[in-house]
This record gives sequence, structure tokens and C-alpha cells, in this order.
Amino acid sequence: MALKTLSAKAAAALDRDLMCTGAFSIDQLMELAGLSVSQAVYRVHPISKGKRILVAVGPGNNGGDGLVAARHLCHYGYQPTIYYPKRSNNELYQRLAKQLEDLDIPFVDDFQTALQSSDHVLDAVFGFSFSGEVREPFPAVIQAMSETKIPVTSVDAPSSWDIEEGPPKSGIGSNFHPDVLISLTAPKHLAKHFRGRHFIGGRFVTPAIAEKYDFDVPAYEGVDQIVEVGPDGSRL
Ligand SMILES: NC(=O)C1=CN([C@@H]2O[C@H](COP(=O)(O)OP(=O)(O)OC[C@H]3O[C@@H](n4cnc5c(N)ncnc54)[C@H](OP(=O)(O)O)[C@@H]3O)[C@@H](O)[C@H]2O)[C@H](O)CC1
Ligand SMILES: [K+]
Repeated sequence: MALKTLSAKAAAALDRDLMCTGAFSIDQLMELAGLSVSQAVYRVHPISKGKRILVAVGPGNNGGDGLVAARHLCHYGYQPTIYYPKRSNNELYQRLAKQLEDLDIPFVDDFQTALQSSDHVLDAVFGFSFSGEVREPFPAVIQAMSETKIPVTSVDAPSSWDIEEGPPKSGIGSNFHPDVLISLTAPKHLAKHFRGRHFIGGRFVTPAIAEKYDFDVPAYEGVDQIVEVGPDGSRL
């Protein structure tokens, strides 16, 4: 069996379908996406391995998933720290940031220094709308995540990887190989190049949507918001 994956275009169209015909709001989808991410971190990195989670947050919805995950992780007993250099004026992100500030979660300006006192990194910089060369201020962040010995979990895509082709052949991101990937809704084409632990999350897909986009809804167990899958997409 081969891993069934989505192109960036299909992932964006699916997102629109969920919101237009499926009647979901972006807040709802992001909350469930971020909850899935928090469960994946909890699974691979229980609190006994260290509480300090550094969350690298990008300017779009991938970053929003990271902000939601950080809130849940804080409630689980972790100590998240947020690096969020390009804040959006969008009201949704402002509310998500306020929710973290109200929990006294620190926002830092220096990613590299914060990395030195962290136990795990959550990469919520770019998702399926990333394209081209990584622009400032993110090259140094991708480089630091490529070089660190601390485990890295990527949300939906290893940031800087081409959504269709995977890791860039050279330059920033070419040696970025996160330990864990959590694909939201369904894996994107880049997942075929990923060799770490792979989870699927985003438990909001109807059978009709899965059929339209030709992927299988994973067999979530009980109240789990995530399923760990092998290289062929079958449940582990
Ligand atoms: N159905 C689902 O699975 C859901 C997934 N969610 C998450 O949403 C992201 C996709 O979110 P989107 O807002 O479309 O885009 P991204 O977060 O991937 O990135 C957009 C921002 O990134 C900037 N960008 C793009 N390329 C570069 C680059 N080369 N260098 C620097 N910055 C870049 C872009 O900037 P612009 O200047 O181009 O505007 C955007 O600001 C998906 O992956 C999931 O994680 C939803 O949360 C819920 C539903
Ligand atoms: K990411």
C-alpha cells in the first residue's frame, strides 16, 4: 500500500470545502488541529522527558495551530515559550496570543538563546502555503532547528520543505530533518520524504470529503485526536 498524499492545491481546496460547504469556522478547525498537535507532543515527549517546549510560530494558520497547541500543552503541565516574530493583525491570532499571555506564557525575541534552555521544539512556522526561498527572519530559525540536538516536531510540514518535493536540494532547510511530523487532515506529498515518527491529526473530516480528495480517514481510537502511521500510511 502506498501513502496517500495531497498536493498543496488540494489541501487548500479541502480547507475551503470544510469552511464553505462543511460549515466549519477557521477557529474550530484550528482548535482541533492544535489539540491534535498537543496530543502528538504529549505522546512522543511526555512531561518526564522535560517540560520546556519552544514553539516557533509563523505568520499564517500553521502558526495559529502552534499557538493553540501551546495553550493545551500549558494546561497539561508543560512550560511553553513562544517565538512569534511576525505577528498578524488578524483578530483570531491576536486572541490566541492573548490567551497565552493570560497564562503567563513568555514570548521571546531570540530563538537561538531560547533553544538552549528547551527540551523540545515545536515547528509551527510554515504549512501547506509555504513556497519559494525562506524569507527573513526565518532562515536562522530553520538553520537552528536543523542543527539542534533537541527533538523537533513539525506541524503539517517540516518548515522550508517544498510541499510537493520535500527537502530543498541545497541551502536553508536541506539538512532539516525533524524527528516527528503531524500531518493535519491528510499527509501532503512531502511526507513521502519524511523518515521520522509520523502522526495524522485533525479529526474533523467527513467520509464524503475523504472520498472527494481520495484519502482514508485514519482509524482514530477512542478520544484520541491523533493516529501514528507507518511509511505506507497504515496505522501503527
Ligand atoms: N484542514 C486543515 O488541515 C487545516 C490546517 N490548518 C493549518 O493551516 C496551514 C496552512 O495555513 P496558511 O495560512 O494557508 O499558510 P501557512 O501557515 O502555511 O503559511 C502562510 C504564511 O507563510 C508566509 N510564507 C510563505 N512562504 C514563505 C517564504 N518562502 N518565506 C517566508 N514566509 C513565507 C506567507 O507570507 P506571505 O508574505 O506570502 O503572505 C504567509 O504569511 C496548514 O498547513 C495547517 O497547519 C488550519 O489551522 C486548520 C485547518
Ligand atoms: K511547520
